[in-house]
Amino acid sequence: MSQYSADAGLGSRQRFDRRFFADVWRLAKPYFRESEERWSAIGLLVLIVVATVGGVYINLRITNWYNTFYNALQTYQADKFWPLMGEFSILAIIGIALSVYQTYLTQFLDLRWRRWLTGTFLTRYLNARTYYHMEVFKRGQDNPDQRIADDLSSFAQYTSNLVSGLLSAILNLTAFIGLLWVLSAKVVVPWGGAEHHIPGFLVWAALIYAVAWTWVAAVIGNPLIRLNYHQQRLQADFRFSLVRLRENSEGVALYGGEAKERAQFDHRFDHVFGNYRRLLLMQKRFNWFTTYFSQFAILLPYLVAASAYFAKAVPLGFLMQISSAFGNVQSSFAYFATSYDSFAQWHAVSDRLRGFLGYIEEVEAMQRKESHVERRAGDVLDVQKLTLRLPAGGTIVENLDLHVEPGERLLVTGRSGIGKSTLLRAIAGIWPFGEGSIALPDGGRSLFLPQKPYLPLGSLRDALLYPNGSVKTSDDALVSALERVGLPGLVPYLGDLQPWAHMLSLGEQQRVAFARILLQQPTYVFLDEATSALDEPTELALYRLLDEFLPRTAVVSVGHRSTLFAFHSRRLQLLGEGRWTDGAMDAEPESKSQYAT
Ligand SMILES: Nc1ncnc2c1ncn2[C@@H]1O[C@H](COP(=O)(O)OP(=O)(O)OP(=O)(O)O)[C@@H](O)[C@H]1O
Repeated sequence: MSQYSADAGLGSRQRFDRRFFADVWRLAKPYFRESEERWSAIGLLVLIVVATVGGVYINLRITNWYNTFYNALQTYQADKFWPLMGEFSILAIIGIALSVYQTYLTQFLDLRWRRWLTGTFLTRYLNARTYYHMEVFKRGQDNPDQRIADDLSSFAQYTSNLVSGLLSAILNLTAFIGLLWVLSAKVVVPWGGAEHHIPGFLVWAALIYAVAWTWVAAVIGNPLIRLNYHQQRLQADFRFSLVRLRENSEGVALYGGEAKERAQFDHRFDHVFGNYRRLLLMQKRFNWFTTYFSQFAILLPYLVAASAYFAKAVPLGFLMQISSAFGNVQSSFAYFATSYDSFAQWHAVSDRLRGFLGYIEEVEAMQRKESHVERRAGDVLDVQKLTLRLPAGGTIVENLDLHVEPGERLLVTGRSGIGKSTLLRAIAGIWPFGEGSIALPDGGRSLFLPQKPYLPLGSLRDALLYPNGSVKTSDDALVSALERVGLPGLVPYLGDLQPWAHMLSLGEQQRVAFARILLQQPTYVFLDEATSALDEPTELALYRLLDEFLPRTAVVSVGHRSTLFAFHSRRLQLLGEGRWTDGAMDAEPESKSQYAT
């Protein structure tokens, strides 16, 4: 059962409800409670709290300074002017230093928290091939890359900013509420021709005002959560379409598909623009109200205290002090309303992460539910009673028994789309739909080469050693591998960082992948049409390299070409509807399935 809602933000209510805070707490807690950085994180938090408390204390001192300063001005006490100027300067210098450090330490904490969150999310994303199964199960979560690259950073920033803002608000409130309560005693409320004393009148006024403001902000600002959520998604969709063009630039250029691509970009950008426009309009509406509320709040204390001042019951300094204390209490009460815009963005970002985590959990649950293929430890490939299915139904193989010794050469054949690659996926442990058991040497002793080789970002050296090659492999070994697969021309570029997947032809990429076999010397190698882009003599030459240098390596190939037959001594033929035959290459096929005729 998923702890997070996979469609949070879309299907769920966009409210600051208990479910939301519970999910955010689950997201935030592990860093401060369980991570190896927790003590340094808590240390930073303590420093931030100290800086915040110091800032509030300075604020309180400045409010009292107002009282003394304006009273001195009103009573023309020139001798107090310079000492008061000096006092203010010192308070301002300390206040500025505390504020700068509070901001810096908060940002530093954000950065470290983001690093930890990114590492944790990447682990879950890569673990048990969840990234791959997200695509296979096709439940369509948009842009996982953006959630990891951007949303985690925003989450750390918004959370720490909002929490530190809340802390300041609470401390401010604590510091000023008593002062405002005391000051309220000197304010009378004219009502029905008489003057009334209401205990803590200004505190109540600030509270009622802030509640009204918060209510209006929540009602008007609520759509901001949904619009921010969509804005992040649409922005990521647009960026993804541009990245796809870059990845497939040659295909698009050869097809001359620029107009179609442009239409696609325009279409996606229209969505970005339209949503952003709605967001701007909503923000404008929101700003109308919040600006009115915040401006009127400045007048409120003067309005209530003016009659006492003009009646000369209180001095000017009192009026200034009351306005400062009222402003502090009122803005603390109204913290949620004044920061609603940031809260809305925080909600949207958190929803994207809750949704992502919920989806990861769903995929993990599906992996457990769908896959009943037992993985056994072993030194040889041994498949027992393996049945593989397609997600939409349909059986690829049924009750397959397959035992391949090191040094054997097995060719898997069958018509296109029958499930040959899927069988290799299952042996590799990435196809989740099926049951049975598979033993395969692990720890880099098995290497799978797909039809389209994957070349990682980095140098040609990195590409040759991907994924299990030793970093200590000598240049001589790399050079000799390149020469053996017929790529001596690439030797001078071994250390170059180039987009190799774009620069090399498909056949050259397949040869680079083949060189990996020579360098990494696995016990089992699986070639899924891994030489399909090569001419037949080159293909033959590469297969001969395996005989010459890796005679003890078992080779399991998938391919359609008859030239491959000569190299393999055994053949597994997939016949459809779960049927299969296994025998010597030249023997008459014999169906082993219970459905065989
Ligand atoms: N991720 C997936 N989700 C759903 N169906 C899939 C997925 N991957 C493969 N299939 C389906 O599984 C079936 C077998 O695909 P597979 O790639 O194993 O065939 P193949 O025999 O290797 O084909 P070819 O010889 O053309 O490469 C196909 O019908 C394909 O559409």
